[in-house]
Parts: sequence; structure tokens; C-alpha cells
Amino acid sequence: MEVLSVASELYPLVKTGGLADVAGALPGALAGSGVTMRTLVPGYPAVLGRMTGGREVARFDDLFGTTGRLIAGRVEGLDLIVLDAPSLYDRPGNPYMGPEGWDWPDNWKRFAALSWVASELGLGLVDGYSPQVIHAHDWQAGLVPAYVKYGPSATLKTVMTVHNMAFQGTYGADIFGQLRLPPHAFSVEGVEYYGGVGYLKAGVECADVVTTVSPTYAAEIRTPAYGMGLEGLLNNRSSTVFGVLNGIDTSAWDPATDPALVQNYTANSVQGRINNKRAVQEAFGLEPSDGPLFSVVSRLTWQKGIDLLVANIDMLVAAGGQLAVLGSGDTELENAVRGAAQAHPGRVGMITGYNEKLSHLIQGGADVMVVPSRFEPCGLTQLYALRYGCIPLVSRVGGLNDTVIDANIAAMQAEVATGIQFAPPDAGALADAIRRTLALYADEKTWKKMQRRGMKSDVSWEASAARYAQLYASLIGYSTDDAQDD
Ligand SMILES: Nc1ncnc2c1ncn2[C@@H]1O[C@H](COP(=O)(O)OP(=O)(O)O[C@H]2O[C@H](CO)[C@@H](O)[C@H](O)[C@H]2O)[C@@H](O)[C@H]1O
Repeated sequence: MEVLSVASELYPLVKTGGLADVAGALPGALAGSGVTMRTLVPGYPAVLGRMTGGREVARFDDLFGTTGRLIAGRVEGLDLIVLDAPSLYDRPGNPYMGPEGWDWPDNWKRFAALSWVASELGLGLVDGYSPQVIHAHDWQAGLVPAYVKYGPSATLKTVMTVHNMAFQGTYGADIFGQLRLPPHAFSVEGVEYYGGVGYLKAGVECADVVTTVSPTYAAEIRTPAYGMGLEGLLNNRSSTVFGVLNGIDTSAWDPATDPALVQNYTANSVQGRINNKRAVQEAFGLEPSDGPLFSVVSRLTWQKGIDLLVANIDMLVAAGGQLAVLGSGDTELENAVRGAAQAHPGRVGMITGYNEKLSHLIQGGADVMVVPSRFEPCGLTQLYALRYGCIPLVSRVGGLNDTVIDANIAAMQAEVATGIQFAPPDAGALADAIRRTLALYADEKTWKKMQRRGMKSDVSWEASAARYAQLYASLIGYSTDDAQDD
């Protein structure tokens, strides 16, 4: 089976969040399942700069008013097709915004072009390459299913994966005329969304199958509180909406070999984490205390519930805890965390910005990873935390609900707890959860057992990759038993 994945970011080339991790890991995870996955990505400087030995496989004289070409090649083990269109993608900043933090005003065009090119690839643009399924990720690839639906192919199938319902790519109706879609696509069955154009809406409406990244989030988004306007549509097509839990790349995230750690360790040598803890404390300007070190590695946004944690910092510090926060995002939240760090020198530290290597060290040295999200489609940081023996303290929503077993009485008696959950996602419930965490930390034997259990829990891609392979196969009437024989 040939599947073309379409993503606006891809680890290790370009990453602003979890989408890159998933798009980067899925092709490798599918190897052996009979699925060959290539990925179409925009030719950002970070992508083209790493591309050596690629070959041009197509040219566009009129790509939404500019020119472009496709370059195929392998980078970091990934089979890529890169859309090299300098006037669209050769820009500073991250994939979506300039260095000043403003979204590029032509994002609608940049990602319509990406999606249109994907559908052309599906129609056989490049000799010898004919994907049977196109797997579109998030709103940036949301128009792919629309181009396919309104295009000439009766056999090409599409999967739309929603990594975050909060980002929908909605634009005014005025752009519709430039999207290369037939007039009747501007309708409820197509791309029209509250009088404008909705990219994610188009994907959710037009794809053959819609997936999201955890079973709980798949259920949540069918309600107004989480569906963000698309709940009605998702309810209408509920038999074709699935939750497939994310996994993580267990070789890139392996405490036994991770080069970002000061000390490598396994489930049988968790005491070695202390050297990483000291390194984290040093990096964040914290005292070398043996009290519980809480940590955050996150975008600092409302979704992530960082304000709920800020409200509890005084209590956490008074109880002997420390906090290390790595992240950037909303100015107000950044300032709130910075203010707490100034108020508690040596106890609370903050490093602003994005730092992949430091994020590994934190997982390998902090005692607790706090993920107090208001909603969380899947969440990857708690999965890394489990793998690294850093106890996850999470709100009971979305994928956090599906991946962490709360240390409640029953779970403790059955010896299955791997972390601490709280609900509802508010500051009071988090305060109780912090107190429970402090009590567990004080019981060294129990804490170690929880760490080891977490480290042994299955956070790999294995089961989920098989599920994606099965979904693709079901779309094209291909038996996965045949796939095993491939
Ligand atoms: N300052 C920093 N420095 C270094 N690394 C940092 C960092 N800030 C964040 N990260 C990293 O970025 C990734 C964030 O992934 P998440 O899944 O937790 O959230 P995100 O909201 O981006 O993803 C969305 O898509 C993913 C993928 O489907 C879903 O899991 C998730 O719920 C959904 O919101 C992790 O790998 C984390 O370590």
C-alpha cells in the first residue's frame, strides 16, 4: 500500500509541537505493516537545507500565482517529497509566523498550495508514483480531502487526522475563488464554514475517514465543549470518526542511550536519575535540593492550563517542592511564570524558548512532569515522562485520560498506578493533586515502584501503527493479512 502523508511540520526537520513528532514517527512505525509512507512537506529553509541528493520530479509554472517544483529524496531516514516554492516557504520564523510572531497573511495560500499539490500527486502527477491513500494532518492539509472529493479520481481515498481542534484555518469567503475548487464546493458539503472557508472543516467533511489522536478526545470532540463548532459534523459522521492513540519514538526517547542525559539509566537503575536532577537544577538556577522537582515542558497557552499551575506555585514551594519550566507562548503566561521564578529564587526556574535537548534532560531528571491541560487531544510529554520515570501529574482529559493510570486507592492496591490525575481542570483540583503527589514522593518505595511501572508501560507506536494500517487497508479494500505477507 502506498500512502502519502501531508504535514506542515516534521521532526527532526521542523517542529513547533506534537504534530511534527507524529508525522516524523509514523512512516517508520508503519514499516513492516505493508504500508509505504512518503511525506509531502513545504520547502522551508530548514527542510531544503538538509536535503542533499534530492531529484526534481515535477515543476509548476502556475502554483497559485507563483512557480514551484517538487524534489524527492531521503532525509534522516524519511522518504520526502518537498514542495520547493520560495515565494511561499522561503521565510524566516516558524512554519506559520514571521519572527515578530504574526501569522503570515497568505497562510491560506501557502497551505492551499500544499494541499492542491498533494491531490495532484494522488492523481499520478509523478511517473511511477501513485498513492492509494492520502493522509492529511491538521488544518494545513485540510483542503486535501476537498481537492480529492471534487477531483476526477473515484478510487483515491483520504484520511484526515485532527491533532488539535483549536486550530481550524478559517478564512473569509473572498479567498474561495482562488482555491481551484468548483463553485459547488462552496457549500455545507464542502469547504463553506459559517459563511467563510474552513480548512479543517473541509477536511473533516470531505475525508473518507477522520481520526484524532486518542479515543477520549474522539468522544470529547462530539460535544460543544470540545468540538469548537465542528461537533455537529462529527456527530453526523460518527461511524467514520476514530481515536488512534499516538505513540512515541522509543529509540529517540530512550533513557538507556539518550545522549542528552548526564547519566543514562534503566528501570532497574532509576537512582541514576539523581545526576540528571542535579543538572536540571543547575540549568534552571535551582538549589541542589532533594525535595520533589516538578517540571513543565510546553507551549505556554490557555490550552495547557499553565495558569492553574501558577496559582499553586506558592503552595508547592512552601511544601518543599521546586519547579522548572521550559516553554514559550502567551506573553501573559510567560510573565506569570517569570514572576513566580523571581519571587522564589532557587526554588522556581524558567527557561524561555524551545530547546529539544534540554527537554530530554528534564524528562530524565525531574521527579514530576505537570500537564494540567484544559483539553489535550493526546499529549506526548506525559508519554516521554512515563518512559523516563518522571511521574506524570495530569488533568483527566483527552489522551491524558487514556495514557496515565491515576494512583487512586484501587490502582494502588492492584499495583497498576503510573501517575496522578485530577479533574476538573481547575486550580483547586490541581492543588489536591499536588498534595497527593507530595505524599507519594515522601514514600520512596512506592514512588520507585510507580516510576518502574511507568517505564515499562507500552508507549510505542506498535498498536497504533497497526491500527492506521488497518484503516488504510479498509479504505481500499486491501486485506491486512495480505499486508503481513508483503
Ligand atoms: N519549549 C520546548 N522545548 C522543547 N520541546 C518542547 C517545548 N515545548 C513543547 N515541546 C515539545 O513539543 C511537543 C508537544 O507535544 P504535545 O503533544 O504535548 O502538544 P501539542 O499541543 O504541540 O500537540 C498537538 O498534537 C499532538 C500530536 O498529535 C497531540 O499529542 C497534542 O495533544 C496536541 O495538542 C513535545 O514533544 C514536547 O516535548
